[in-house]
Amino acid sequence: MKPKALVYSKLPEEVVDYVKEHCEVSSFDAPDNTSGSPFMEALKESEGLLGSGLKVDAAFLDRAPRLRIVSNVSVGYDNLNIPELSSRGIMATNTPGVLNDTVADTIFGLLVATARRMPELDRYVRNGQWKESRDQDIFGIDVHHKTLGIIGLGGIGEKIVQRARFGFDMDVIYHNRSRNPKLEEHYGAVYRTLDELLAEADFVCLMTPLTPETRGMISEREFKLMKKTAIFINGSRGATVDEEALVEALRSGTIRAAGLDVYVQEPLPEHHPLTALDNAVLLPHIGSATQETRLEMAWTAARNLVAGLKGETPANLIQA
Ligand SMILES: NC(=O)C1=CN([C@@H]2O[C@H](COP(=O)(O)OP(=O)(O)OC[C@H]3O[C@@H](n4cnc5c(N)ncnc54)[C@H](O)[C@@H]3O)[C@@H](O)[C@H]2O)C=CC1
Ligand SMILES: O=C(O)C(=O)CO
Repeated sequence: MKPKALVYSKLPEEVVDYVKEHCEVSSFDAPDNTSGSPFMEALKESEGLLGSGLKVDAAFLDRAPRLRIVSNVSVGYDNLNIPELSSRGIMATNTPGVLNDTVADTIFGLLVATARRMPELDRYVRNGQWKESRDQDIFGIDVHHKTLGIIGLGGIGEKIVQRARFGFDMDVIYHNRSRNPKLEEHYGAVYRTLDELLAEADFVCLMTPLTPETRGMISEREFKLMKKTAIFINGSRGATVDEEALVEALRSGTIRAAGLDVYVQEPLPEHHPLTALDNAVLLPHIGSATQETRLEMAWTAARNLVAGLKGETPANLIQA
């Protein structure tokens, strides 16, 4: 008999077909946690769970007594309570690596768009404000030959550094849990304490996972340590930043601007204070969202799920 798998996100048909070859699949475009919903009924019998973003904690797991593997279609796994899953002998997997270049492209695009004020200037053209001469009120700042400070130099961070160093001739400083001599040598990246990095960087880019240590790690104190001309880029998770402190820093000119892909609450509420600020460039959490990369992520996650359900060790098993 095939194991039962619950797919709770919209995934490409060919990937769902592959899972169906190996599992009996219940498929939903989005999870519905209300008691008695078809999703919760299917969960009772499911041995595998495949999708992205669903909060999997003790209360949820109490309602999934047969679960053996949770396969995230994402590299971040802050939605999963890993110690709780491990204590119940349930495997968890993610999709590292396959999205590194795509996310780095997004983050670098966001950085350039923020420095050169591209979304604001797009509005300027559309609103008919482009007259004979363009005065310096609309000038941005250079990216090339500036200093990029990256916090969290992992798989994605390295690809951002590659673009900064070799594409834009930037100096790179970084802060990480541990030093990376290979990357230091290859990219000339120089290690800094967090406070040193914040004080020195022209662009501060946050690329850590969301963990108890990184939650709220950039707050009022950290914004005040940054240069007044600094641009802050967040591609990690919204909750790594104190959003109220960020809004205040942008309003008061404590920093120059911010480019954001992630928020404490997603989707970002319509009238969130950030939406009123011209010096904030806002993307809807699309770091990895290209057709090619999302397909690759779905395949990776599906293979992890199937391997786990077959009793094999999945390629991307998350260690507790
Ligand atoms: N905006 C988006 O669409 C996307 C966002 N992400 C986010 O980016 C995160 C990073 O992804 P990867 O680079 O693949 O992960 P990774 O695990 O390869 O790299 C993360 C780096 O952060 C470092 N780190 C962890 N805690 C730290 C701390 N307290 N201080 C300093 N450094 C710390 C780690 O040592 C590691 O080098 C994901 O966990 C996810 O939250 C990932 C993909 C897309
Ligand atoms: O993979 C992740 O962690 C994302 O945020 C979406 O790609």
